[in-house]
Amino acid sequence: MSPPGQAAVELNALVKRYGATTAVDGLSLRAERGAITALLGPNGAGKTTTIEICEGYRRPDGGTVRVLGLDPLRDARALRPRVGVMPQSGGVPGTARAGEFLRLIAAFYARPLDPAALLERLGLSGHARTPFRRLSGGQQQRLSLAAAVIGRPELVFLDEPTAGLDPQARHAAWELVSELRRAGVSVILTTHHMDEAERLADRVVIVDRGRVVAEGTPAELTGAERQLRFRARPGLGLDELLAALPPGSAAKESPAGHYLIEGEVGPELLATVTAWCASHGVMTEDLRIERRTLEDVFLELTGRELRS
Ligand SMILES: Nc1ncnc2c1ncn2[C@@H]1O[C@H](COP(=O)(O)OP(=O)(O)OP(=O)(O)O)[C@@H](O)[C@H]1O
Repeated sequence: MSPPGQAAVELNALVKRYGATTAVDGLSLRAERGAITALLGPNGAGKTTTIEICEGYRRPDGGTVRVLGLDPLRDARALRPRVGVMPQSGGVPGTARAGEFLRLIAAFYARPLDPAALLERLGLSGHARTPFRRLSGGQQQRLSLAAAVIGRPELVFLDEPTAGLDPQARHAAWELVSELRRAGVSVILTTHHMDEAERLADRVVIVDRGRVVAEGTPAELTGAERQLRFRARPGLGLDELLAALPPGSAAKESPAGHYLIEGEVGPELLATVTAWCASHGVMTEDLRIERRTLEDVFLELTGRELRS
């Protein structure tokens, strides 16, 4: 085990360039041991490059990297048995049969999980003899997830672990990841699904254009603030509604007919909005009060949508 207080991953001012493209641009983060840390960001934000540097697959152009206190390039041999990796591309040879492949990987480790039980767990036992390239995209994903965890690693890197999975397989993968955490494993995952980050991660690091733009627990990032949303006929006079709301409130219509009210969303504001609608003959639909989502946070910070 790593000495107490040592991070699972510590990156300081990390830089990686591909020719004229700066994929990682001074990124710093600390991922605690025993926690699930999600790197959340849109396509091209630099998540995969960052994680590949941590895995020792890429050499950074600047900054420092510590994985379980070690250097992923210099100490690759020492790290290999302690770290599990699920690359975005699968990382399994096309002709390898699922069951044989898992047994082979298991043989590298001192205390592996049972390959057959893991296949069963991930709904793959019917495909134990199927070559990797003949598996569906979702099955391939699940097999690479199995390969990443079979050695009972201390730390697992999962790059887009649920990309392309159907809802049922996605939940099975989430359950497996949560179980890893319960077993004390540190997990670093990348995702551009904010629901995945919100649901799984102890700490979310929002990455955009190779930099960290915000980090915290999902609750810290989304804040305690509530917002009120409703649908109604397009073109309501929002200035007039705003004048009736408590100071510091904001109201906008986007897209047409979809309204968002932000501010001190409490009983008073709710009563004001519904009274204003009643006095203007406005029937609302889908009126709801909700917390901000990570998607809202990302939009506020960058002016762009997460799935752009
Ligand atoms: N091998 C490479 N050669 C040149 N450019 C690359 C290479 N790998 C990544 N890039 C570029 O670096 C930037 C960051 O890519 P990266 O794959 O790290 O982002 P990402 O956040 O993981 O995105 P995605 O979710 O699409 O995988 C992008 O502009 C990408 O086009």
